Amino acid sequence: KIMGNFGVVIGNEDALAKELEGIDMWGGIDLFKIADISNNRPLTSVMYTICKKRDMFVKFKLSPVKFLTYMMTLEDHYREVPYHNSLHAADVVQSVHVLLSSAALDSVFTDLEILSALIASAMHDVDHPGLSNQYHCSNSTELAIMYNDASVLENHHLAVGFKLMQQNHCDMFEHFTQKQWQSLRKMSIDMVLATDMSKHMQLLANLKTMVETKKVAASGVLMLDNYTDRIQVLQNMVHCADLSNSAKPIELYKKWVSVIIDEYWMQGDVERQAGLEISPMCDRHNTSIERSQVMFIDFVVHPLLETWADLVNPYAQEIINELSDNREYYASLI
Ligand SMILES: COc1ccc(/C=N/OC[C@H](O)CN2C[C@@H](C)O[C@@H](C)C2)cc1OC1CCCC1
Ligand SMILES: [Mg+2]
Ligand SMILES: [Zn+2]
Repeated sequence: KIMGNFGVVIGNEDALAKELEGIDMWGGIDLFKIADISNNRPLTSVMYTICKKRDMFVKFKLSPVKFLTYMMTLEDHYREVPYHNSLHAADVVQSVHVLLSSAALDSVFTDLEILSALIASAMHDVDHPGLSNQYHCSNSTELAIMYNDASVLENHHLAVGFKLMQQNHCDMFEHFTQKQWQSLRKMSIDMVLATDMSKHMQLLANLKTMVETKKVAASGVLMLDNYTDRIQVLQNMVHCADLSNSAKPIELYKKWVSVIIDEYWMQGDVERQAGLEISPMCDRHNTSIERSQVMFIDFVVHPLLETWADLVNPYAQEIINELSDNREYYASLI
């Protein structure tokens, strides 16, 4: 019964079908609408639809029921925070799905690498408390003590994401060989740990080196002949997807801006209440939303997506154009 067409039973499958038609296109779906029509199961319905399309159930003998039980359990463990909830996870899954289908990456990655990237994206922010790594480390919270101030949130997302797989009826990788399981686990861990923003500069430097030294086959596809290169492209892909809001159609981007600001301001309220120093961009009484978006695009998002576009050139030009238009929109409001 829970199979439905998109993994969730909602009664208005055709409305969901309509909304999911653009799932293969950059900015092709509106996650906010999908949350409404999927009975607040955007992550489960997007992940199920993409894995179905990529024939993952047949390729890896995944039980659809166990897959859906795991995905719904994972989705239930995303918190009701303004931004880092299951809507954002679904957005990153769909963005990775589109980046993976770039012509420059055609048949570059194995099915296991693709499944790992999708699973990593699905779990990459699970149980996010809406408070940053800096907050946890500055206040030696329980999580910071647990993970010794090292990628505190990202280690937690992975621990929760994999722990849930051991729950009853969630062992969807039951038919995996030990080798497949170890490989998926290592690649997912490497990808989620790379979403820690403090790793951004190192990741970007590696990507730039890869662009300068990239080997392209006669067919135009990238040649990646060792684990280090392969995982670096996958890590940067998930990182790009994680920071891709400002490169999406302006109406979607504006919605993401309003919810991330809500989350930052909530953190600022917590810090103000506790008499702590308020984190950058988290003071609701002293933040220029437009200015911080323009700065974030100029200093973080554009350098990253431009380098990604160089890597898969010319297959990401549309993303860069969207980003530039959106940057001008906010710059004009300052
Ligand atoms: C749509 O806008 C955005 C979409 C994604 C993101 C993602 N950021 O990832 C970073 C994490 O949040 C970690 N922290 C960063 C730190 C400086 O501060 C903490 C409160 C959080 C930020 C966006 O806008 C932001 C930056 C400029 C205005 C608010
Ligand atoms: Mg994160
Ligand atoms: Zn994220």
